[in-house]
Amino acid sequence: MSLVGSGLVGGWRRGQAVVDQLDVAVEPGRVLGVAGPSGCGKSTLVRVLALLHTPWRGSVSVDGTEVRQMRYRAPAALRRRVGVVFQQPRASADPRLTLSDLLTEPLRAAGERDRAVLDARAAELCDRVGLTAELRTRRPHEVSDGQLQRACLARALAAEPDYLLCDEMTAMLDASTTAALVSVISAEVDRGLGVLTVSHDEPLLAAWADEVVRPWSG
Ligand SMILES: Nc1ncnc2c1ncn2[C@@H]1O[C@H](COP(=O)(O)OP(=O)(O)OP(=O)(O)O)[C@@H](O)[C@H]1O
Repeated sequence: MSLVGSGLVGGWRRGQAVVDQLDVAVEPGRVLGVAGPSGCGKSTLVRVLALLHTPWRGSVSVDGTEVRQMRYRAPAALRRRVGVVFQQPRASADPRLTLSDLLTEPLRAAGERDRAVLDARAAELCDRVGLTAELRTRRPHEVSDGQLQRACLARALAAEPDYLLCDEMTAMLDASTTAALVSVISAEVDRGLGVLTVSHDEPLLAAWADEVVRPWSG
């Protein structure tokens, strides 16, 4: 059981691979740290593992099932098993949605329409990530970056994924919000969530990750 990328090669411009023959395995109940210099391809690797970007070569498999088509063609059941939190919450949050609607987006995408069910789930997710009730009806421009990132984490956890990919999730947050988000995720890891976290923050990786890999060094 794991989210595995094997022999991954990919990038954005023909002939310029930024992910070049990488093997990576995200295992249940463990935190894998990925470090590397700016621009080397860490976010690209995350996008491939999140089934959002098609690699040129190699494969991604989720618990032994190889994902043959990526992006909107990837099977929804597999996509739901991999959550992602991006660096910039404002770039990944629809400004028209309330936080409650934002974090239940994956449930609505999966067909849930019952308002009472969605509201109850939003309340439960907000509690889990430390968002107070009055924030649920606010829109992204009415909350802080830290509060919005908490909502984005809640959205990533909404479909109860087996794997969570964090792409510089805490880069723009203060130390206390970083600690709070890491603590929320650590509780999920204790319940079996497998995490891959990309970060420039070496002390954070040293403290949080079970193992740190540096695929772009040497
Ligand atoms: N959507 C895109 N279109 C074209 N090129 C891209 C795109 N995203 C990334 N790139 C290019 O791919 C290379 C790797 O970028 P990527 O964002 O994966 O690196 P990174 O290691 O995450 O960087 P950073 O640490 O600065 O966030 C860079 O040269 C970047 O300019």
